[in-house]
Amino acid sequence: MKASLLLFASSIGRNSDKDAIFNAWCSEVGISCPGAEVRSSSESVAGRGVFSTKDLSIGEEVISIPHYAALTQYNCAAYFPDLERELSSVRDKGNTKRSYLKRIWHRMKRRPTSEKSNDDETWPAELTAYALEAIETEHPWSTWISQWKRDDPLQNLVDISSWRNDDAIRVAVADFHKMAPAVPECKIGAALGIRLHELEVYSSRYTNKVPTSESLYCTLMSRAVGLSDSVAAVLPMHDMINHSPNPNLGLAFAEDETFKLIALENIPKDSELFLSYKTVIDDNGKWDEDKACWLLVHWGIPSSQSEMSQVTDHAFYKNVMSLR
Ligand SMILES: C[S@@+](CC[C@H](N)C(=O)[O-])C[C@H]1O[C@@H](n2cnc3c(N)ncnc32)[C@H](O)[C@@H]1O
Repeated sequence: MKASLLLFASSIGRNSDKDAIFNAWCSEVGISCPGAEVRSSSESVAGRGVFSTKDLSIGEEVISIPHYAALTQYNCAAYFPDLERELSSVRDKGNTKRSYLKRIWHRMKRRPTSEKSNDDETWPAELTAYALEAIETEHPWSTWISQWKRDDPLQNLVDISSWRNDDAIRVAVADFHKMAPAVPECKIGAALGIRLHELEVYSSRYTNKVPTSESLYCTLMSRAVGLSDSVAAVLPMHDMINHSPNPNLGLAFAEDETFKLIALENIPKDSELFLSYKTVIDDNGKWDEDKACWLLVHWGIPSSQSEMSQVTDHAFYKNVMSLR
């Protein structure tokens, strides 16, 4: 008993060291957060999150992240030009194959072939390759990326390398269902199937051509934010903020090329700060099973109908707005 208490105490010590390193790193790279910090704490909904370090007022800018610190394909291409060349050759090969299929598809749909669609998304694989390269080359981002973590049935499935094993997949579906019993197992199975198919495509297209890791790919997906239809980013510090159906922060992109997290309400000191990753409410204000299923499988976050009673107008707040 004494030994396990000591072990627990020392792991808290180690985590707070890690938090201190990360908070100091943010300030070194120009991320400004005078009223917020990362904390590993049992008070956080996920064991680690971002907390206010002073009383914050509605409309206050809580965190400001310069554009150059964001992990985007655009920034990475400038920081890692050799890898960008390798990635673009994989991209070109993929496009040739797909453009043939795409031409048929567009002809069937009577759409112009130039119309963009989401199946062109390369960002998860490319950002994963850049994140691995950053660690390998000890780029300043490595301090941040080495702290990424995710703990849920999908990540466990991938990490124990059994994501192609039917029995392990069934266990993951059952584990997800235990987390959110209101979401039917068949829907969880379908959503997980889509994720695993993406992983299969990623693995076959990129392995042995550029740095790959199925584990990091999954973790990265749960930390990224969509900036437009086909552009996504992982933003340091923003990616440490947990989800709530009642967010107290909103993300904005300002004219000075910084991402800003703005307080949506007055927030007392030492409160956990939250964003809404995804609303689980449909257009009629009802809890939506399909959306809840995606929140569960994509981020490992459960939700239920009872959440509806807590939801404020903030839940409908657009994740990215432009500040004028
Ligand atoms: C963008 S990260 C947030 C930071 C993360 N807690 C960390 O320590 O790195 C997203 C992951 O955090 C966890 N998470 C976020 N919000 C959560 C919530 N409300 N309940 C449970 N887990 C949550 C999930 O594992 C999710 O995939």
